[in-house]
Amino acid sequence: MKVAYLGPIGSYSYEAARRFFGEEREKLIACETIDDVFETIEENRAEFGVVPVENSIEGSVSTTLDYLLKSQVYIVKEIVLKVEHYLSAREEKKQILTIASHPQAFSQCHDYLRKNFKQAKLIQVSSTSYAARMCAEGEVDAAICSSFAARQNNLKILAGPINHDNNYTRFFIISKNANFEKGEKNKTSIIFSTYDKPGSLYKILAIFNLYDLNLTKIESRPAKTNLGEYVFFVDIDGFVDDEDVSDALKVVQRKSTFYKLLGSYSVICSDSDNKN
Ligand SMILES: O=C(O)C(=O)C[C@]1(C(=O)O)C=C[C@@H](O)C=C1
Repeated sequence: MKVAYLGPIGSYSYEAARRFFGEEREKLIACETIDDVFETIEENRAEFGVVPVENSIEGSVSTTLDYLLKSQVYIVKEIVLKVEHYLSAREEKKQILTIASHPQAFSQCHDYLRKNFKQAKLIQVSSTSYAARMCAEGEVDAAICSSFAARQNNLKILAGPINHDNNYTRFFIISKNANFEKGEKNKTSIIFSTYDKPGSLYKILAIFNLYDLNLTKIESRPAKTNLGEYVFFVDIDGFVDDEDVSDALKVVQRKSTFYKLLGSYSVICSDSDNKN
């Protein structure tokens, strides 16, 4: 069994993959981008993929949402990780003029960077662990990454955690097979669009209300058809086989202009950071 993730080793996606699928490194395929993770699954080079989808500070990872819309993969599990970022460098005393990291990580450390490194050049790269590698190779003065990635690349930790408090990222495990497994805490994710008429969205939301279903997230994204046309990503509490969920979704599907079931999955929360 192969599992694709946003690499290299030491990214938070790696940590999520490792926690769920175990340490065995031959099993894990490091990809350069989130798009590559999806493609690896689509082309049957891996059975599962691990992608970040939402962060408690910075919000959704739009690449993941957009790929879920266009791709034929399903969400089969959610993992929530506490994310703690560290400012790391090869040497302790060197002046820091350039810092590399993932754009999400920069945003999650926005206040710290404004306060301490207003003049530094922030270099956005594909993952935090890639930033750590770049720093180790002397391409930048510092990286923002996990303590694990810093250690993997023999970097010294200069400060941290430097992120905003309560920094959690949701990851999805995705697969081509709609093998939905019920756990203790379950969610179901769909995408729908509706008519460009007064009350259309309200009428769909009324269906969830009627069946007493709790929406844990709703977000609109451009439908990528015409300006002003949107799709709605909705997560609800409950498993797709639950009577109320299944009945509600049938009605939602009938009343939508577009409908897609993204998956039904259990949620695993992992509170500790990636220090090991
Ligand atoms: O760069 C990484 O380490 C990733 O796994 C990506 C990612 C993201 O895209 O949100 C994952 C978790 C953190 O929120 C920061 C970055």
